[in-house]
Amino acid sequence: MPAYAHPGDAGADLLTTVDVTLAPGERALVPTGVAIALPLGYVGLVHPRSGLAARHGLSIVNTPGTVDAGYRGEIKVLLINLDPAEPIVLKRGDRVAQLVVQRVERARFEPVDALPESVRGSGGYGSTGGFGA
Ligand SMILES: O=c1ccn([C@H]2C[C@H](O)[C@@H](COP(=O)(O)OP(=O)(O)OP(=O)(O)O)O2)c(=O)[nH]1
Ligand SMILES: [Mg+2]
Repeated sequence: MPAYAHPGDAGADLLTTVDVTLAPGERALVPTGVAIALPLGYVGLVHPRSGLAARHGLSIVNTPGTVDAGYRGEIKVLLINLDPAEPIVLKRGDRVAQLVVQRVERARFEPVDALPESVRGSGGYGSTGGFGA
């Protein structure tokens, strides 16, 4: 079962049901053995775990993965080894990701001729500055 490690945790840890070894740069779609039925208006987001990321370079290709409320299949995690040199060895039962359940709005999209003005406008992609030059 997915489990919260502590009270107050946002993410419930997901376990791999298989042994898998990831070579540097390699990715694998890993089963978790979990299927859920979220109420409408909620989403499950599959996030990496920071400890595995920091220590081993383990991440998720499509982070955060989106689990739709209507999805009844098994939740899988698209793991990737971002370490340039070391393989990552995962065993069945290892906690490889975490599931964050959030409320989500459903938008209604409408074509318009113009958008309301804002302070930001169309600035993005570093328009407020960054570091260095
Ligand atoms: O990390 C993930 C991401 C997705 N899914 C499952 C649940 C989700 O509801 C479904 C579809 O995901 P998504 O919409 O991201 O994939 P897609 O490539 O758009 O596939 P589809 O055409 O089935 O929507 O796959 C997972 O199990 N793990
Ligand atoms: Mg989709």
